[in-house]
Amino acid sequence: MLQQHAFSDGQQLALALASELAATLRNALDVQQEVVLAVSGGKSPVPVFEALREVELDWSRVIVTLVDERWVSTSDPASNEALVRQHLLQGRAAVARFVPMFTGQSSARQAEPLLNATFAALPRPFAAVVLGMGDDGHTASLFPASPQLDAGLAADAPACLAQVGAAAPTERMSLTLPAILAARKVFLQFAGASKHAVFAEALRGADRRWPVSYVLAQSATPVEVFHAP
Ligand SMILES: O=C1O[C@H](COP(=O)(O)O)[C@@H](O)[C@H](O)[C@H]1O
Repeated sequence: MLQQHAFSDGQQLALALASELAATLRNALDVQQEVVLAVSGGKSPVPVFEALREVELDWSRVIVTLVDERWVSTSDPASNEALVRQHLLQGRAAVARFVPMFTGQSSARQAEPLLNATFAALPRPFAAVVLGMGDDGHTASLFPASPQLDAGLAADAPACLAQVGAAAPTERMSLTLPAILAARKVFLQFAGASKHAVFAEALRGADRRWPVSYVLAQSATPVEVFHAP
């Protein structure tokens, strides 16, 4: 089931998505002792994080993790972990437990076994996975040109696989398609004309040129799309 929510600006989108995420987390907390929220990095999620971190819910039972990570230390401005620590794990959300993707190992590929063991121990299903989308149709770090894309889309893929990004830092770790779709609900957020054009293409059906299309072209997991011009 795919639902679209259109907003006239990014701030309205952020408030609505934060409110929907809060409701989704509260519903999951009613039936699970601990719940997982997996979020994206990049720039788009910042206003959502800043709204979400102030909502009232039992954050002590929320585990926050990442949908993908650039393989850089947290002191690097490109680090998705640093972004989440700075903008989401603050205020009421400061008591949430954070599970990072960056392990400090010298390559993402080398970190796969450790990270997959860590992710196997997380409570399932994840309450919510919040995706972004690039102008090239990538989502999480599932990039069209990544040599590991097919492995990341495979139904039997482990939760986390190293991938290759389109721009520096190219070395990435990503949740795979089956791990994304194992969530109770998937949210996709984007804004801007070029992303709207990619989204329109991706809605036509699963296509390797737009990895996000694999999230849209399935009906097993509910997907809610939040977009602004
Ligand atoms: O590199 C990444 O890019 C995408 C899109 O970022 P945005 O700032 O254009 O929304 C993001 O979803 C992903 O987590 C990130 O690693």
